[in-house]
Amino acid sequence: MLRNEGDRLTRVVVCSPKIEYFRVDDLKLHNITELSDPAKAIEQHDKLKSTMSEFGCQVIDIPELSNHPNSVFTMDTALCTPQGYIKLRMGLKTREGEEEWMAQHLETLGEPYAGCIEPPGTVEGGDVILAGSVAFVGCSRRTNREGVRQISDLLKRMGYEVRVTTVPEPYLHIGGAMSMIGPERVLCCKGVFPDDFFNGFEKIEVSGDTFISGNVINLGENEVIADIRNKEAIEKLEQANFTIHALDLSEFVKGTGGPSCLIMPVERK
Ligand SMILES: NC(=[NH2+])NCCC[C@H](N)C(=O)O
Repeated sequence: MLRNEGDRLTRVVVCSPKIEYFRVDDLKLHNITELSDPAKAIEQHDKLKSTMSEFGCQVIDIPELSNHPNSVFTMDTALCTPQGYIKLRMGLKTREGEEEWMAQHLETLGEPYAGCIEPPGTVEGGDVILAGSVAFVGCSRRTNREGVRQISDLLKRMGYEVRVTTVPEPYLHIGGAMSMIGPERVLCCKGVFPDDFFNGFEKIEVSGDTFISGNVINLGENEVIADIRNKEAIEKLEQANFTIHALDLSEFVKGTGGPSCLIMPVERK
Protein backbone atom coordinates (compact mmCIF):
# COMPACT_ATOMS: atom_id res chain seq x y z
CA MET A 1 0.00 0.00 0.00
CA LEU A 2 1.50 3.28 -1.10
CA ARG A 3 -0.23 6.65 -1.02
CA ASN A 4 2.62 9.08 -0.90
CA GLU A 5 6.25 8.77 -2.03
CA GLY A 6 7.02 11.20 0.76
CA ASP A 7 6.08 8.69 3.47
CA ARG A 8 8.46 6.34 5.24
CA LEU A 9 9.78 3.49 3.07
CA THR A 10 8.90 0.14 4.62
CA ARG A 11 8.91 -2.42 1.80
CA VAL A 12 10.74 -2.40 -1.50
CA VAL A 13 11.48 -4.74 -4.42
CA VAL A 14 14.96 -4.60 -5.94
CA CYS A 15 16.79 -6.72 -8.50
CA SER A 16 20.48 -7.25 -7.88
CA PRO A 17 22.72 -7.17 -10.95
CA LYS A 18 24.16 -10.64 -11.46
CA ILE A 19 24.51 -11.58 -15.13
CA GLU A 20 22.06 -9.75 -17.37
CA TYR A 21 23.13 -6.23 -16.45
CA PHE A 22 26.65 -7.06 -17.61
CA ARG A 23 25.60 -8.86 -20.76
CA VAL A 24 24.40 -6.13 -23.11
CA ASP A 25 24.66 -6.90 -26.81
CA ASP A 26 23.57 -3.50 -28.15
CA LEU A 27 23.99 -0.64 -25.69
CA LYS A 28 21.88 1.78 -27.69
CA LEU A 29 18.85 -0.51 -27.90
CA HIS A 30 18.89 -0.80 -24.11
CA ASN A 31 19.58 2.89 -23.53
CA ILE A 32 22.72 2.08 -21.60
CA THR A 33 25.67 4.42 -22.21
CA GLU A 34 28.46 2.18 -21.02
CA LEU A 35 28.90 -1.37 -19.76
CA SER A 36 29.44 -1.36 -16.03
CA ASP A 37 32.09 -3.06 -13.95
CA PRO A 38 30.48 -6.16 -12.37
CA ALA A 39 32.40 -6.15 -9.09
CA LYS A 40 31.78 -2.44 -8.54
CA ALA A 41 28.12 -2.61 -9.54
CA ILE A 42 27.46 -5.52 -7.17
CA GLU A 43 29.21 -3.76 -4.31
CA GLN A 44 27.31 -0.52 -4.95
CA HIS A 45 23.99 -2.34 -5.12
CA ASP A 46 24.77 -4.23 -1.89
CA LYS A 47 25.41 -0.91 -0.17
CA LEU A 48 22.09 0.43 -1.45
CA LYS A 49 20.24 -2.60 -0.06
CA SER A 50 21.99 -2.48 3.32
CA THR A 51 21.29 1.26 3.67
CA MET A 52 17.57 0.61 3.20
CA SER A 53 17.54 -2.44 5.51
CA GLU A 54 19.39 -0.56 8.23
CA PHE A 55 16.74 2.13 8.01
CA GLY A 56 14.18 -0.58 8.81
CA CYS A 57 12.85 -1.21 5.33
CA GLN A 58 12.13 -4.75 4.17
CA VAL A 59 14.15 -5.35 0.97
CA ILE A 60 12.90 -8.07 -1.38
CA ASP A 61 15.50 -9.08 -3.96
CA ILE A 62 14.20 -10.78 -7.11
CA PRO A 63 16.28 -12.46 -9.85
CA GLU A 64 16.99 -10.61 -13.11
CA LEU A 65 14.78 -11.32 -16.10
CA SER A 66 16.84 -13.08 -18.74
CA ASN A 67 17.89 -10.96 -21.72
CA HIS A 68 16.67 -7.86 -19.89
CA PRO A 69 19.70 -5.93 -18.62
CA ASN A 70 17.42 -3.09 -17.53
CA SER A 71 15.46 -5.33 -15.17
CA VAL A 72 17.70 -4.00 -12.36
CA PHE A 73 15.76 -0.71 -12.73
CA THR A 74 12.65 -2.07 -10.99
CA MET A 75 11.02 1.37 -10.58
CA ASP A 76 9.67 1.42 -14.12
CA THR A 77 7.67 -1.79 -14.37
CA ALA A 78 4.70 -1.25 -12.04
CA LEU A 79 3.11 1.34 -9.80
CA CYS A 80 2.04 0.49 -6.27
CA THR A 81 -0.98 2.47 -5.10
CA PRO A 82 -3.33 2.48 -2.09
CA GLN A 83 -5.46 -0.13 -3.91
CA GLY A 84 -2.74 -2.43 -5.17
CA TYR A 85 -0.38 -2.51 -8.11
CA ILE A 86 -0.93 -1.18 -11.62
CA LYS A 87 0.85 -3.15 -14.30
CA LEU A 88 2.53 -0.60 -16.56
CA ARG A 89 3.64 -0.87 -20.18
CA MET A 90 7.24 -0.11 -21.08
CA GLY A 91 8.06 2.58 -23.62
CA LEU A 92 11.40 1.02 -24.58
CA LYS A 93 11.02 -1.99 -26.85
CA THR A 94 13.86 -3.99 -25.28
CA ARG A 95 12.18 -3.72 -21.86
CA GLU A 96 8.92 -5.35 -22.94
CA GLY A 97 8.24 -8.38 -20.78
CA GLU A 98 9.47 -6.78 -17.55
CA GLU A 99 5.88 -5.76 -16.74
CA GLU A 100 4.67 -9.37 -16.59
CA TRP A 101 7.77 -10.48 -14.67
CA MET A 102 7.20 -7.82 -11.99
CA ALA A 103 3.44 -8.45 -11.89
CA GLN A 104 4.11 -12.10 -11.07
CA HIS A 105 6.45 -11.19 -8.24
CA LEU A 106 3.97 -8.67 -6.83
CA GLU A 107 1.21 -11.30 -6.98
CA THR A 108 3.45 -13.68 -5.04
CA LEU A 109 3.93 -10.96 -2.45
CA GLY A 110 0.16 -10.70 -2.10
CA GLU A 111 -0.24 -7.27 -3.68
CA PRO A 112 -3.77 -6.82 -5.07
CA TYR A 113 -4.09 -6.11 -8.80
CA ALA A 114 -5.47 -2.63 -9.49
CA GLY A 115 -5.35 -2.31 -13.27
CA CYS A 116 -3.03 -2.12 -16.23
CA ILE A 117 -1.98 0.06 -19.15
CA GLU A 118 -3.22 -1.23 -22.51
CA PRO A 119 -1.65 -0.74 -25.96
CA PRO A 120 -0.98 1.66 -27.55
CA GLY A 121 -0.46 3.38 -24.19
CA THR A 122 2.95 3.32 -22.55
CA VAL A 123 3.71 4.40 -18.98
CA GLU A 124 6.95 3.84 -17.09
CA GLY A 125 7.12 4.03 -13.31
CA GLY A 126 9.69 6.82 -13.40
CA ASP A 127 6.94 9.06 -14.78
CA VAL A 128 4.40 8.69 -11.95
CA ILE A 129 4.94 10.08 -8.46
CA LEU A 130 2.19 9.72 -5.88
CA ALA A 131 2.03 12.47 -3.30
CA GLY A 132 -0.94 11.93 -0.99
CA SER A 133 -3.94 13.52 -2.70
CA VAL A 134 -1.96 14.56 -5.78
CA ALA A 135 -0.27 12.44 -8.47
CA PHE A 136 2.51 13.99 -10.55
CA VAL A 137 2.71 12.48 -14.04
CA GLY A 138 5.26 13.08 -16.79
CA CYS A 139 4.55 12.86 -20.51
CA SER A 140 7.95 11.82 -21.82
CA ARG A 141 9.86 9.85 -24.42
CA ARG A 142 8.69 6.76 -22.49
CA THR A 143 5.21 7.69 -21.34
CA ASN A 144 2.99 8.65 -24.27
CA ARG A 145 -0.23 10.66 -24.38
CA GLU A 146 -2.44 7.59 -24.43
CA GLY A 147 -0.54 6.20 -21.45
CA VAL A 148 -1.01 9.48 -19.60
CA ARG A 149 -4.75 9.31 -20.35
CA GLN A 150 -5.06 5.75 -19.01
CA ILE A 151 -2.97 6.24 -15.88
CA SER A 152 -4.80 9.51 -15.13
CA ASP A 153 -8.16 7.71 -15.35
CA LEU A 154 -6.99 4.94 -13.02
CA LEU A 155 -5.56 7.39 -10.48
CA LYS A 156 -8.54 9.77 -10.60
CA ARG A 157 -10.80 6.84 -9.79
CA MET A 158 -8.70 6.34 -6.67
CA GLY A 159 -9.29 9.96 -5.72
CA TYR A 160 -6.02 11.49 -6.90
CA GLU A 161 -5.80 14.97 -8.39
CA VAL A 162 -3.57 14.30 -11.41
CA ARG A 163 -1.07 16.96 -12.51
CA VAL A 164 0.60 16.29 -15.85
CA THR A 165 3.62 17.98 -17.38
CA THR A 166 5.86 17.40 -20.38
CA VAL A 167 9.30 16.15 -19.43
CA PRO A 168 12.01 18.07 -21.33
CA GLU A 169 15.48 16.82 -22.35
CA PRO A 170 17.82 15.74 -20.83
CA TYR A 171 15.43 13.97 -18.43
CA LEU A 172 14.20 10.50 -19.30
CA HIS A 173 11.33 10.56 -16.80
CA ILE A 174 9.72 13.09 -14.46
CA GLY A 175 11.56 11.31 -11.64
CA GLY A 176 14.90 12.58 -12.93
CA ALA A 177 13.79 16.12 -12.20
CA MET A 178 11.79 15.69 -8.96
CA SER A 179 11.49 13.49 -5.88
CA MET A 180 9.21 13.57 -2.88
CA ILE A 181 11.33 14.15 0.24
CA GLY A 182 8.48 14.29 2.74
CA PRO A 183 4.68 14.01 2.62
CA GLU A 184 4.35 17.65 1.50
CA ARG A 185 7.87 18.41 0.34
CA VAL A 186 9.59 18.02 -3.02
CA LEU A 187 13.09 18.26 -4.37
CA CYS A 188 12.85 19.61 -7.92
CA CYS A 189 14.90 21.05 -10.76
CA LYS A 190 14.44 24.71 -11.70
CA GLY A 191 12.90 25.63 -15.03
CA VAL A 192 11.34 22.23 -15.67
CA PHE A 193 7.86 22.54 -14.15
CA PRO A 194 4.97 25.00 -14.59
CA ASP A 195 4.87 27.62 -11.79
CA ASP A 196 1.74 26.21 -10.14
CA PHE A 197 2.72 22.53 -10.51
CA PHE A 198 3.74 22.15 -6.88
CA ASN A 199 1.01 24.29 -5.31
CA GLY A 200 0.37 23.03 -1.78
CA PHE A 201 3.89 21.58 -1.51
CA GLU A 202 7.11 23.02 -0.19
CA LYS A 203 9.93 23.02 -2.75
CA ILE A 204 13.67 22.64 -2.46
CA GLU A 205 15.08 23.59 -5.85
CA VAL A 206 18.30 22.60 -7.59
CA SER A 207 19.61 23.89 -10.90
CA GLY A 208 19.49 20.48 -12.52
CA ASP A 209 22.39 20.07 -14.88
CA THR A 210 22.17 16.27 -15.29
CA PHE A 211 19.32 13.91 -16.13
CA ILE A 212 19.16 12.76 -12.49
CA SER A 213 19.75 16.03 -10.60
CA GLY A 214 16.33 15.81 -8.95
CA ASN A 215 16.54 12.11 -8.18
CA VAL A 216 16.94 10.80 -4.62
CA ILE A 217 15.38 7.96 -2.65
CA ASN A 218 13.18 9.23 0.16
CA LEU A 219 13.65 6.92 3.15
CA GLY A 220 11.42 9.06 5.36
CA GLU A 221 11.92 11.08 8.56
CA ASN A 222 14.18 13.53 6.66
CA GLU A 223 16.60 10.86 5.46
CA VAL A 224 17.41 10.32 1.80
CA ILE A 225 19.78 8.31 -0.37
CA ALA A 226 21.54 10.37 -3.06
CA ASP A 227 24.20 9.64 -5.61
CA ILE A 228 27.51 11.02 -4.39
CA ARG A 229 27.91 13.09 -7.57
CA ASN A 230 24.65 14.96 -6.96
CA LYS A 231 26.48 17.70 -5.05
CA GLU A 232 23.90 20.46 -5.27
CA ALA A 233 21.01 18.32 -4.01
CA ILE A 234 23.18 17.00 -1.18
CA GLU A 235 24.17 20.51 -0.16
CA LYS A 236 20.63 21.91 -0.28
CA LEU A 237 19.19 18.97 1.64
CA GLU A 238 21.91 19.22 4.26
CA GLN A 239 21.06 22.89 4.72
CA ALA A 240 17.46 21.80 5.29
CA ASN A 241 18.63 19.43 8.04
CA PHE A 242 18.27 16.19 6.12
CA THR A 243 20.47 13.17 6.79
CA ILE A 244 21.99 12.14 3.47
CA HIS A 245 23.30 8.69 2.66
CA ALA A 246 25.58 9.66 -0.24
CA LEU A 247 26.25 6.45 -2.17
CA ASP A 248 28.46 5.92 -5.18
CA LEU A 249 26.10 4.55 -7.82
CA SER A 250 28.37 5.24 -10.81
CA GLU A 251 27.77 1.81 -12.34
CA PHE A 252 24.05 2.50 -12.61
CA VAL A 253 24.47 6.03 -13.93
CA LYS A 254 26.23 4.23 -16.83
CA GLY A 255 22.91 2.47 -17.35
CA THR A 256 21.16 5.89 -17.33
CA GLY A 257 19.52 5.33 -13.96
CA GLY A 258 19.46 7.29 -10.73
CA PRO A 259 19.03 5.96 -7.16
CA SER A 260 15.23 5.73 -7.20
CA CYS A 261 15.21 3.86 -10.53
CA LEU A 262 16.73 0.89 -8.67
CA ILE A 263 13.79 0.40 -6.32
CA MET A 264 10.13 -0.51 -6.65
CA PRO A 265 8.49 0.86 -3.51
CA VAL A 266 5.66 -1.46 -2.51
CA GLU A 267 4.77 0.00 0.85
CA ARG A 268 5.27 3.33 2.57
CA LYS A 269 3.74 4.29 5.90
N1 LIG B 1 13.27 5.39 -13.70
C1 LIG B 1 14.37 5.48 -14.39
N2 LIG B 1 14.91 6.63 -14.66
N3 LIG B 1 14.90 4.40 -14.84
C2 LIG B 1 16.13 4.36 -15.57
C3 LIG B 1 16.05 3.33 -16.61
C4 LIG B 1 17.31 3.19 -17.37
C5 LIG B 1 17.24 2.20 -18.47
N4 LIG B 1 18.49 2.09 -19.14
C6 LIG B 1 16.16 2.60 -19.46
O1 LIG B 1 16.44 3.36 -20.35
O2 LIG B 1 15.05 2.17 -19.38
